[in-house]
Amino acid sequence: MTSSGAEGGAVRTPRLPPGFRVGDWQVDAVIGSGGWGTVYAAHAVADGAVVAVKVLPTGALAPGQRAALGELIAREVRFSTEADHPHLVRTHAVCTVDAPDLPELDGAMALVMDRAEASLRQVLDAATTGRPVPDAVRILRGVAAGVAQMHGAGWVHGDLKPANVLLGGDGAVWLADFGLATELDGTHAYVPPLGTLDHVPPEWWSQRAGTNGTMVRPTADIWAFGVLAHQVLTGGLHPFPGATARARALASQAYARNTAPLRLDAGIDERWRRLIGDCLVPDHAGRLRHNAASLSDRIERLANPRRRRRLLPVAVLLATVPAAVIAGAALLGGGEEEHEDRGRGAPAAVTEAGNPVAGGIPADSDVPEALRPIIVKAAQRCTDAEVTPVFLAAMLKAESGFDVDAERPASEEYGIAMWTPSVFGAWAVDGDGDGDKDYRSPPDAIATMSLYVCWLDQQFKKAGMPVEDLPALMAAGYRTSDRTVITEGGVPGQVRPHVDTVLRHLADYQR
Ligand SMILES: Nc1ncnc2c1ncn2[C@@H]1O[C@H](COP(=O)(O)OP(=O)(O)OP(=O)(O)O)[C@@H](O)[C@H]1O
Repeated sequence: MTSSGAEGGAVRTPRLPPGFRVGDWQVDAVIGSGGWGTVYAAHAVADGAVVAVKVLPTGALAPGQRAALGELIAREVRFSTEADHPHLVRTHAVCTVDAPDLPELDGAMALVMDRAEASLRQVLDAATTGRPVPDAVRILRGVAAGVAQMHGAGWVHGDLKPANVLLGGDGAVWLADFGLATELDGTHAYVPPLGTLDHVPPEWWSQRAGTNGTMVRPTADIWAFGVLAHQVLTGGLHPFPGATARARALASQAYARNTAPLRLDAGIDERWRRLIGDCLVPDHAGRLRHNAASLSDRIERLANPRRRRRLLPVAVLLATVPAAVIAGAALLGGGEEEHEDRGRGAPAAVTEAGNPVAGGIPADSDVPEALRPIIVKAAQRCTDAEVTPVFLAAMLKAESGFDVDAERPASEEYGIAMWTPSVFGAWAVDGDGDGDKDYRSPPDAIATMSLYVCWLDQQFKKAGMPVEDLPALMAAGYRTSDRTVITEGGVPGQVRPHVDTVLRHLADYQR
């Protein structure tokens, strides 16, 4: 949760005993407590899957606090269930604690989440001052990608800070604590005037809260990212001097008034200093020149300076490898065949509610019955009109002939959507909600395909490519890359036969 609870009157949280059952989960040890409640390590009773359970008691709160907590939980749950992205922590379920013998906890809300090993705050606390924390660049890539996803989906985090960045055991980097996350209404959103002093932009101090609260714009997250990046690259040093958060805030305001220069730590690499400086442009309007997607892209290039030279020949050589192979490898940052494309744009907007699905799958088509609801649900993840069930069906037929066991080991493509495992890992969506993401599972593979072609679709639209060509361009992009398609100004010759096959199937399903 946020520091808001502490500021609004900390709750002395009673504890659930180890072994206590909350819904389908059993709590173990306490991980830590925040302003509003306590986080427990826990596991699923059915299969032992590890999770974290955040228990938020409401009983001891004054009515006003209870309403505020209810609002924060509603935001957190709404965002967390709508978002589905490798860099945003997921809330799997919300339960009510049933504990008649523990009156203070009876009726508390419990959020069941992915479990992290540590927060970035803990890592910074243990870091050597003046040196980057271990895996600094990977952490910053993950944070930037998470913020880009949020902004692309029309949300502002509003409380980005090291305590709200969680690190998983397998190298996962998740943004957490969406209590302040608010949906954008036009260009800004309103959240209660809470936030965290060390990471709020200078303009925050001069804003007057209306009845809706304080205006928060995506550029506030950009500022916060600049502060956080400086901390990560220096083992915790804040970019503005001062022994207390208030002193540092005053220093940031002096800088914004142009009465003090920005003095970033001299030990930070020049390119990173420029990036942090861009995040810390003193006014909202100036900061607008940079957005989370473009920063994320710059970070990808900083992390992989040799990518640009290596990729294109590889992309051409691997014309039969889905674009996702290349693009996703770039996101993961580990492969030789890394690519500059991924991370440039905000990932596709994803919503469970989604737009009405355009175009039904004809009852007499060859799309297997069992796959139809899965395909329809996957298409709903994309808010862009071009990603329809019939388009996904045509793609799947061309990729694998609907064969869930399809494989081309030579090019490392497997399953119904022909995902390359390492790439799938970067984009993966848990399509069936079973707690894991498996490229051989049709719901996971198809949901992930939908997310990826949705992102391609958005890149082609941004590049001003003809709307009527978008299905062909998405099919081409899936097999090459968005950059290749944009550079060629259309479908590259080497994937023309494949694209024609997709279009033929699409026409069949649309007849
Ligand atoms: N999903 C999670 N997995 C593992 N640890 C977590 C998880 N969520 C929170 N924690 C840890 O639990 C502790 C309490 O977290 P919580 O979000 O309740 O409060 P906070 O963010 O530390 O404080 P506040 O809400 O006052 O800002 C923190 O140490 C946090 O790192």
